[in-house]
Amino acid sequence: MTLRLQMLGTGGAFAKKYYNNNGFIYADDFTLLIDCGITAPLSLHQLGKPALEEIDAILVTHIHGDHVGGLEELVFRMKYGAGRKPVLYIAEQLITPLWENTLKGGLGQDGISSLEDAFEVRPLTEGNACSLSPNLSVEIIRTPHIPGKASYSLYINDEIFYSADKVFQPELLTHLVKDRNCRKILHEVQLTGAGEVHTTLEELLSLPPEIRSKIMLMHYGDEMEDYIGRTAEMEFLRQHEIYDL
Ligand SMILES: Nc1ccn([C@@H]2O[C@@H]3COP(=O)(O)O[C@H]3[C@H]2O)c(=O)n1
Ligand SMILES: [Zn+2]
Ligand SMILES: [Zn+2]
Repeated sequence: MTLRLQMLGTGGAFAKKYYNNNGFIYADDFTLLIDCGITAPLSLHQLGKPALEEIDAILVTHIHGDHVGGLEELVFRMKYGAGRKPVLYIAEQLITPLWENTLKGGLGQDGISSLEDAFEVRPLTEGNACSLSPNLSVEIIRTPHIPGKASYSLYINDEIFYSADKVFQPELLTHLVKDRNCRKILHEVQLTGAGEVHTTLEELLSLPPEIRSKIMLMHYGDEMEDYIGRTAEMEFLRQHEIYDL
């Protein structure tokens, strides 16, 4: 079963040349949107996808504006436009903070007084792959990003790793490739500066070629074009392009 990937954006949090790092996974019968940042509605519009109904579910990896800042618009447009609630897959641990600390201020109003009033909430737990459709399963893996702030990477169909935002974990990548049949790694990259809360290009370049050759790079800064040809086997994902995974 081939999955397809289309990033709404491939930029880091403060990128201005690229939209927020959010994207579609297309299984033959199912469209999953991974994260929905501040720029997601504009990028959707540019893709000519006003029909939000095409989105079968949204999955949130963590609570940062470039990953959840577009949810309010999506909820209001679906509730007052299509008359339905989007399906939200989310780690159990993020349910309360997403509502109480992020969405409640804007979404809280007549008829919406909880996350469940805004979404069909489907809680995810670590170690349990969830079948979203016959050809799409997702397992969340808690990974380090901001100390004390829960963030999750994804393992899709037991063969594709989606980093979300995280610091470098060579042992996790090695484990997935050696022991869990991982054949594709969609990984964030910070091109300049020290990796405090992200993974640097230097760190990814320190991986062996058999792992680097599986990596496609995303969540990068505006300076990306200066790094073309300097990433060994690792290709930069381009936003809006459709990739067979
Ligand atoms: N200790 C931290 C925490 C945050 N940040 C920046 O804030 C951004 C939030 O969105 P992001 O995509 O996770 O990238 C984070 C860092 O750029 C950072 O640079 N250092
Ligand atoms: Zn981010
Ligand atoms: Zn983040």
